Amino acid sequence: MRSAYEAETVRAAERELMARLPEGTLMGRAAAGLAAAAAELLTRVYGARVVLLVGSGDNGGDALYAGARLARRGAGVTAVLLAPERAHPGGLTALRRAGGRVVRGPGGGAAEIARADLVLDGITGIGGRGGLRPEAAGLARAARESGAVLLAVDLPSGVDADTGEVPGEAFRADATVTFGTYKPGLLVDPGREHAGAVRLVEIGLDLPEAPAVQALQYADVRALLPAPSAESDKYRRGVVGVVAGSARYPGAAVLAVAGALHGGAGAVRYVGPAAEAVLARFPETLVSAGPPARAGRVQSWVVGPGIGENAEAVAEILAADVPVLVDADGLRHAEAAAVRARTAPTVLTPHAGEAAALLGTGRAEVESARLASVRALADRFGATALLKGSTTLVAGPAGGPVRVNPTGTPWLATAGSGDVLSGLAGSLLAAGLDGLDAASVGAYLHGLAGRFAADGAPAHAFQVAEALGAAWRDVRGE
Ligand SMILES: NC(=O)C1=CN([C@@H]2O[C@H](COP(=O)(O)OP(=O)(O)OC[C@H]3O[C@@H](n4cnc5c(N)ncnc54)[C@H](O)[C@@H]3O)[C@@H](O)[C@H]2O)[C@@H](O)CC1
Ligand SMILES: Nc1ncnc2c1ncn2[C@@H]1O[C@H](COP(=O)(O)OP(=O)(O)O)[C@@H](O)[C@H]1O
Ligand SMILES: [K+]
Repeated sequence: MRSAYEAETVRAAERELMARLPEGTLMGRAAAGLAAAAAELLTRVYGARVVLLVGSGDNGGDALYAGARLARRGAGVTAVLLAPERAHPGGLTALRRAGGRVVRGPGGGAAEIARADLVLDGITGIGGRGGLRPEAAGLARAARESGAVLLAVDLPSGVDADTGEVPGEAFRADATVTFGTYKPGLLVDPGREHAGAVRLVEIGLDLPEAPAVQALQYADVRALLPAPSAESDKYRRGVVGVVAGSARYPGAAVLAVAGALHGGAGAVRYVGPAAEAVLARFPETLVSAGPPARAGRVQSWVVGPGIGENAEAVAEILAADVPVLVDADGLRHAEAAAVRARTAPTVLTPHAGEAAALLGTGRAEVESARLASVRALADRFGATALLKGSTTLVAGPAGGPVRVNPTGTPWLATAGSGDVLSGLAGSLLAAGLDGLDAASVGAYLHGLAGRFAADGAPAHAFQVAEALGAAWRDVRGE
């Protein structure tokens, strides 16, 4: 599991550690890791032109000490100071002693930035508030235009460490070296996009058990995937019921069933008006015309993709005492009170537009504050909320760490791919995973399948469903 902690937690851990270590030890560790990463990016340090953008805090200090190390190895290092009188004094002395140059920004430094091979962004780290101020924004822009490799120190300046929100201008890095732990802003968009490839440098922080945000990795997903055993039969593996599609949108039913068949349940029941289309593609589906209560036993329900105005189906399914996943059209008919009243798990899987409607806000507000939005949804509905989109997020009903999916690809933004995800995650619910695990494992496999299906070229939703088998095998290491 990759874990990310908020700035206040990092600071508390740092204080605790600093009390036990000689002064400057932590910054020394950070700078050593930073300089090593910079050297790797440069391939040849001797003679390389390095510019440090230095703000007024310890983030600038890290950049200065790392710059001193690079200067000692023969790089030509210039520090551009945004607030010369407040730049880290120890770092400045170290850089000067190592032969580095110092210019006063923001006016100075333009020529050096334009010629640089590498620019280190030490403007702000976890102490940054709001977007970059105009003088810092100008330097960040010059860095972007220079063609240099851009390396952010701890996190790209202008990105909110705790949320990934980017409230104004921000540094756009090719890579980020972060210290002690990941920060939520490095994993959640739009912050993640600004961070490039992230490397973690351990500095010895002792962090609490529960992070703010976590990302499943291969081993975590492998451990959570349902696997049939010798005693399994189709009912013990779980049966998932799918209520999807309509005369107008029969395809949504086919895609949701396609996802469900790949999710580990032993059987898929389909209830609705698109049975013919479903059977034509998947003869193994158990179909019935409805109502859902008469379809036979299921261990979970998926309701919503393409159902149009069928509010009764949603109400009926929310009244069932098994795990339920509500997606797409179904979300419009899901009353918060009805969801809250349920005792079995509920998973809601909106995209940003649907989440905005559920929260009574706008799509842009959800996109710019994804972490806050997914937490608010989970809280309001007392359910697991999966917010789709770039860096899909999953929040559980009881608070706790939010899961961020690391496998997504923008190629998944294709009509119907969400239907595949709903069937898949619903099937994982039927197989016995809890809401948070079913949703986050579903998103992980779905993202991998999207990558395999696309492989550098557009893929359509059915291909994503077909690639789910390869995603399972990949996770299982087969
Ligand atoms: N906390 C830790 O465990 C460690 C922290 N270290 C470094 O220390 C950093 C935190 O240092 P600080 O607390 O001094 O804070 P920062 O260096 O992140 O930033 C604080 C300074 O930036 C200015 N500032 C804030 N928002 C700004 C904006 N939008 N535009 C321009 N300037 C802005 C503030 O006036 C303040 O002086 C970390 O990100 C990391 O790089 C490391 O040295 C190692 C250990
Ligand atoms: N920019 C993006 N990056 C990564 N994944 C994305 C992006 N945009 C959308 N997706 C993914 O594509 C899928 C689209 O689902 P959805 O919006 O419900 O579409 P539909 O209703 O057509 O099926 C979701 O899994 C979502 O997370
Ligand atoms: K930074």
